Amino acid sequence: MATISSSSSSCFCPYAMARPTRVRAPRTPSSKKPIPPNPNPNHKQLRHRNGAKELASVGVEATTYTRLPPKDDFSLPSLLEFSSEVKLSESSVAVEKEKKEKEVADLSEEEEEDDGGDGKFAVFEGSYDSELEDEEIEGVEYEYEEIERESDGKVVNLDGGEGESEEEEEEVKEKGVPAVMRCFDRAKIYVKSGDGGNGVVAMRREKFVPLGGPSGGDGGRGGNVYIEVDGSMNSLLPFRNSVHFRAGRGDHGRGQSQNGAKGEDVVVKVAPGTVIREAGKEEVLLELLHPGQRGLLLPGGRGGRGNASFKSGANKVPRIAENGAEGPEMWLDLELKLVADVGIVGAPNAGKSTLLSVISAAQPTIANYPFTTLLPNLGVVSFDYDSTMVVADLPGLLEGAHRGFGLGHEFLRHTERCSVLVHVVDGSGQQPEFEYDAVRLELELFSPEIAEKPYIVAFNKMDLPDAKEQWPSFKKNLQARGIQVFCMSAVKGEGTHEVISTAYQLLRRSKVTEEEFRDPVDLNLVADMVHKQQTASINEFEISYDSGTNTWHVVGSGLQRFVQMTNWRYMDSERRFQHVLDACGVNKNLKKRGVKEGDTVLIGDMEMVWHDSVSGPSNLKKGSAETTKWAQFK
Ligand SMILES: Nc1nc2c(ncn2[C@@H]2O[C@H](COP(=O)(O)OP(=O)(O)OP(=O)(O)O)[C@@H](O)[C@H]2O)c(=O)[nH]1
Ligand SMILES: [Mg+2]
Repeated sequence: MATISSSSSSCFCPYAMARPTRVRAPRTPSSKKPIPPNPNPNHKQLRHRNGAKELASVGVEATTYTRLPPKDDFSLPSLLEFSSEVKLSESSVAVEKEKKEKEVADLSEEEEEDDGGDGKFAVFEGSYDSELEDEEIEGVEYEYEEIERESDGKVVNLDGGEGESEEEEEEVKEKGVPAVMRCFDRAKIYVKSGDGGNGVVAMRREKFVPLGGPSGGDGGRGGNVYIEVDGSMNSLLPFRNSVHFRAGRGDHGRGQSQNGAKGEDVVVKVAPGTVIREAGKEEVLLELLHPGQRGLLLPGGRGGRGNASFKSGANKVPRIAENGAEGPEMWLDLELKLVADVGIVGAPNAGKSTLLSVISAAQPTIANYPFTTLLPNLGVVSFDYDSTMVVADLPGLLEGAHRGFGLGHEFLRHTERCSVLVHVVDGSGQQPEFEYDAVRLELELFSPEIAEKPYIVAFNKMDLPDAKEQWPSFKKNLQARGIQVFCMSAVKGEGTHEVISTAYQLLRRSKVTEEEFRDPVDLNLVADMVHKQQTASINEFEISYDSGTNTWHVVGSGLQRFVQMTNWRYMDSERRFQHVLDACGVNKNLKKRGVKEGDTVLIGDMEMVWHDSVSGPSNLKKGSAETTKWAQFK
């Protein structure tokens, strides 16, 4: 019989286990760059909180501070100004456009002149006003970021190199977002279910019980990892501090046929609306919507069997026990898309938070400067006992939000779950129609699905003379396009009820259609996948040959699990191992493929050397693989 044995002869076991060694990567010096002075002459920071407070006190002069040019003026120069606070001036749009072109021309001239630098164009995307705790803000690091400019529809990197992809650009931009905002609705966690406990070899020794036989108990099963929807959570911020979730390992078996205890389970609690993917992959594994939902994410590893379990008629005193199976592990990407019925969208400073504060008990921060709201706010609107709806006030949307400018991109995904949108427009702004079109375009560009959602438009700040003046033309224009439009003064609470009850009616209509198409969700999907892998047959494997190193790779999850569970400390493990390799056809297949004396064979972590011996391994003193009967490997 052909056998495989390890090259090492010093240890009892003839198989040398090649364990992957962990090499700690040398620490590289911190990659954080010191913040250089901003070379961009156009750079403007968002106004500081204190400054904003001053503005807020001028309550009556409410206006939209963010420039929103007409729809067809979506060229780069305007994107470069995404963070600037520009009050819409009296000058016409044409004059504005001319100015922008001039600025860009100046910029390119400066770049050409600036031969000392590396020609990169940097935009400072840092400072922001926040209602978050001070310690959070102190921890925020701002970075300079390189951006690309588009010329003639082609992406050009200003350092003269190849144009980077849009994905990379977005990735770079995300670095500038403070951690607390990044972590609000996204998290990456590590989950690992418990390893199974090891089985043991033990013999029953008792007075008056001669030849008591094997009594080694089985190891306990490893703890499971569950995922549960916690209705009291509305963000993924808790995962900033706890990233690793490991279930307990099962206890080892003991003598006197005592089995080990099961490992402790772990429950990962997430907010309603969390979507789970395997890290770095697109495919959605789970979507958890309703509080109380609970699913098994990763099942614990099976406990190894003790020698009592291997006892059979042919082998009454087996000296063998298994290791516990390793619990599966995974990195998961969590993404939260708030479960709100109605989403309030609009340009910054339009009065979205004011509307939410009037229609619900929510108390969002309201102030007269753009980006007061940095994280979405939720409020519950109740009409009577059984008619309520959840309304989300989202951060303001800027032109270019779908590409990551401003904050819009960060939170636009929260509108995906909303059934109805209320689009608030600042009626006192210079160009409410342009503002409306620009925000609408952002929604359409971000996702056509969002654009198709039913929506109404609320023309706000009707208590101001400018808004009153512009309302008739705005209404006429939108109604001509078939859009349902209302006017209101959120501050005074006038017209808000009409807006919100219309949204509720739209919601009821859309809910009926949604429920018809709802698929049943399998919350144990991941566990089922893992279980399928764990119970893969040992006969399913693939063999590949690397001629450079004379190495044969035998790959199959059943075989790999078998190797991992084999406990080489026990005498009979080796014989059983040879028996299983023979029985499942690995040896036969290797011979068929032309394995030669001295070739290396790799199965999982195990590295072995092939010997063409006919009589079996030389260190097997008694019995042989053919004569010993083994319990079937499951
Ligand atoms: N006069 C008047 N001012 C209003 C009205 N609604 C809101 N405002 C003011 O407009 C400013 C902005 O209001 P917010 O509710 O913070 O606006 P927002 O859309 O949530 O702004 P961001 O969170 O920055 O996107 C505040 O000073 C409000 O007092 C209104 O109906 N009339
Ligand atoms: Mg707000």
